[in-house]
Amino acid sequence: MIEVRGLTKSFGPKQVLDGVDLSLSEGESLVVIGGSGTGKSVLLRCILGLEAPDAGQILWRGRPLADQRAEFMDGFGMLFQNAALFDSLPVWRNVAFRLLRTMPSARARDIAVEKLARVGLGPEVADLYPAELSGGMRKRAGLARAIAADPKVIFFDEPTTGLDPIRAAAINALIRGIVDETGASAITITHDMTSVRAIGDRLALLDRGQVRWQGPVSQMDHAQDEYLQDFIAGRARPMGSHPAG
Ligand SMILES: Nc1ncnc2c1ncn2[C@@H]1O[C@H](COP(=O)(O)OP(=O)(O)OP(=O)(O)O)[C@@H](O)[C@H]1O
Repeated sequence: MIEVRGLTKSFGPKQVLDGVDLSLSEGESLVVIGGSGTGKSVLLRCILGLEAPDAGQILWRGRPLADQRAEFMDGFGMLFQNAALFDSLPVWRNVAFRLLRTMPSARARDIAVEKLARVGLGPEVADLYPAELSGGMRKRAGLARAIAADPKVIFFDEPTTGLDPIRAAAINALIRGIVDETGASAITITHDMTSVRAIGDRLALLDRGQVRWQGPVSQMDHAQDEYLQDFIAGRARPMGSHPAG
């Protein structure tokens, strides 16, 4: 449903994306990993239209995404890194942020409370402010906001960053459950290999501006790619001897 072909993007002399080819099928959960600064966020920003690519194509349902931007955004949800909640709004208004533009606030609040329940937060959380929530609760609230408008495509940007392993596992399980039950297509950016296994159907490894390896998560352990295996094992090599740049 989303196809990225030959995407390139430079900032000044720095070539960040150098011909990225990726596809996301309907109902699929794709996880993108890669070293820090390899362009994962730039890739997402290009898909979202926040960054203009230098070359390449981004297609949605076979046609340029840029020509269908409004329709795409209507069916899109995102969990931002650090949840990115508005501190001045109570949790339910954060969750219902988009809904409030199109429906009465009582109805939007009901949906917010329902989505909060889906992510394991009780109705008492609805009137709290983000500053009153723990890190794990903030992620859950961010997740409730991402799914508030029943999106068909969801992006998860570093969903477990800053969480302890138990809370991270809970968020991973929630994400997988939501993707399965809604049939949404998902792209997750992460450094967390536990998330890759818990969330992903397919994995893409970015390296030096290109997709270095992609395949089913179930096959990654047997892949013949040293850098991917280092990533999976969390293994460093002496400076200069790494197969990646
Ligand atoms: N607006 C910008 N102007 C200039 N350089 C940029 C801009 N946005 C990103 N970059 C550069 O592009 C490179 C890739 O950044 P990006 O944030 O996509 O990396 P990442 O893979 O998401 O990294 P991390 O895993 O650390 O979040 C970095 O070197 C960054 O400095």
